[in-house]
Amino acid sequence: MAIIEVNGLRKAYGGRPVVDGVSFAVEEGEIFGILGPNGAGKTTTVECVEGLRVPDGGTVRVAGLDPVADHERVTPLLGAQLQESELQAKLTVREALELYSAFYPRPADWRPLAERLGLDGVLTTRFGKLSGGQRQRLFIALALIGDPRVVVLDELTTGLDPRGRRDTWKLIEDVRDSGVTVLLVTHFMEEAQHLCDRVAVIHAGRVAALDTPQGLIGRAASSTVISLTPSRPLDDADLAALPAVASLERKDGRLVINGTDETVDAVISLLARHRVTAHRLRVADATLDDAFLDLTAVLEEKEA
Ligand SMILES: Nc1ncnc2c1ncn2[C@@H]1O[C@H](COP(=O)(O)OP(=O)(O)OP(=O)(O)O)[C@@H](O)[C@H]1O
Repeated sequence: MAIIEVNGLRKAYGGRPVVDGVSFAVEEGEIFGILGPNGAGKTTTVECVEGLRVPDGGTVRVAGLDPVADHERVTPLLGAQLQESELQAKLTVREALELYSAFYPRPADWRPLAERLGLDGVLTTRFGKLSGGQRQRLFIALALIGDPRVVVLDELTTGLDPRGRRDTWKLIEDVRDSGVTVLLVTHFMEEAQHLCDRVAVIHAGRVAALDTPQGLIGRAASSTVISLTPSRPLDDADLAALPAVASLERKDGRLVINGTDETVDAVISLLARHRVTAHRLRVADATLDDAFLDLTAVLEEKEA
């Protein structure tokens, strides 16, 4: 069942459309990612889902309710991550948890929540003194304090070190495993690839692609990266004849070919045919990063 439904959403600022007919549906219990370059309209889209912005056109439903017209009924269902500026530096973690509990008719008990998020050791610490990772954990706790069915997280791990980012991913997975649907805006492809069940790529206010991370990678022109150092140089004409090659680079005697599974088969037969040995042969799936760059390059080419 779709818990979030966005249909033909439109929003303009000063006559300039920034969200221009966005549609997607988020199933209950999934982690749904919204990706896109800077200024693509991601935050505006999720702010419409949160009822913080009034759409100019289209419809948004959260559990069947309109987040603007039914704001009071949607608020307890939807937890949103705060922006840093919304918490005072002098507030302690305990005070923040107590304060935000008071906003909801049926809040979750903040003590086990704080424990689950590893905040029990910093309850008396002021917000201004928390590390980046501790702040993010507090924001997740505050987003969950109303015991919501959906949580919206916008660039949650920006500014965290790799360890902090991975710890936060684990927390988000725990949140999903506890039955909460997660709508996640992110710039980090690795994060989307690791966490999201499905992603919508937004480009210039429209949904440019909507698929599983693996599906997006599979659709990219270069879904596989082959690298090898041949025992003797391969002929340019043979390399040019390889099928489905998206790019080919030579560096210090090493060949890096972006292509598909078909390219891999052809490279192997080429090597066999010419009795060339491949040293340090590596075949890797392309990443969501590669697929995203591919997709946005195609879109920008079309626009130009
Ligand atoms: N309140 C506003 N008034 C005018 N323009 C705005 C307003 N909010 C956002 N914009 C503009 O709308 C466009 C889309 O902004 P939005 O924040 O939705 O994009 P985004 O995809 O979240 O970008 P980013 O990745 O940089 O956060 C941008 O060009 C932004 O400058």
